[in-house]
Amino acid sequence: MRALVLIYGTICYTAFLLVFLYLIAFVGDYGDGNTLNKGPNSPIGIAFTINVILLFLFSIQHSAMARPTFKRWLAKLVPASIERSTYVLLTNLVLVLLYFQWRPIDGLVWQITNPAIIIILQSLFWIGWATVLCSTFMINHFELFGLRQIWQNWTRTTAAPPTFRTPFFYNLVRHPIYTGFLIAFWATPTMTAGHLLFASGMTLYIFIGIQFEERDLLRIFGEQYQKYRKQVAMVIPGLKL
Ligand SMILES: C[S@@+](CC[C@H](N)C(=O)[O-])C[C@H]1O[C@@H](n2cnc3c(N)ncnc32)[C@H](O)[C@@H]1O
Repeated sequence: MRALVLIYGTICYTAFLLVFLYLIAFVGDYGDGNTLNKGPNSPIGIAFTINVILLFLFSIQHSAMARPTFKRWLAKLVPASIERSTYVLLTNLVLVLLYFQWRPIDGLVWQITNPAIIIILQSLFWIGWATVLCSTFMINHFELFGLRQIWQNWTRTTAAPPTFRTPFFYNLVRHPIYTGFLIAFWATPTMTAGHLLFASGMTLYIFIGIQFEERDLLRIFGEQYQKYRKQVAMVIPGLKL
């Protein structure tokens, strides 16, 4: 059983790495596969409806499954050691569905032609993804993606209770992973209507998701988090936001 848990969690994590790499290509419009601007065509009304449903599905899965109530319910169905890996697996599946069902929507919102600005935006795009990845390591990459849990199950050790931490980027903003995503989603020299819908939907999800996440964080860390909220910006360093 412990070996199965280890294999299952490793598969979920490996799949996540591939899905994450594809997300970069999907948003950045790289490669020959489906991207925000390349994929099955549909009339604009249908395309809009399908895309909104896909964004909604992602938001519900990603946010609802992260709540303690859902986790407690899931823990009755699957061993606690694979609860996080299962979350990662379902996130992978919803994202794959989004990659293959997303409908491009033509129409340019902006197209930058100045080569210097293009380079700046492309650099920001990569800085955004690097921020996401680095922040996961600052907070706890292996726990976020379920690897710590399956390893503890394998070694029969127990998890220490969560501790409040503010390493590196977490001194600048409370949600650097989301800051990274926001940069990566918006920094583009060519903003199509489809890309705008994706970036807007994800931005809305992030700001709503933060409200739920902070409610949990306040419950877990109490006054410490309350004080942190007063001192450190949410996603933009130095701003209230
Ligand atoms: C997906 S991560 C997102 C973290 C943060 N929202 C961000 O954008 O960087 C969510 C996990 O990080 C944990 N977390 C967030 N901020 C934390 C902090 N300052 N100290 C310890 N754990 C934290 C939460 O408890 C949750 O398990």
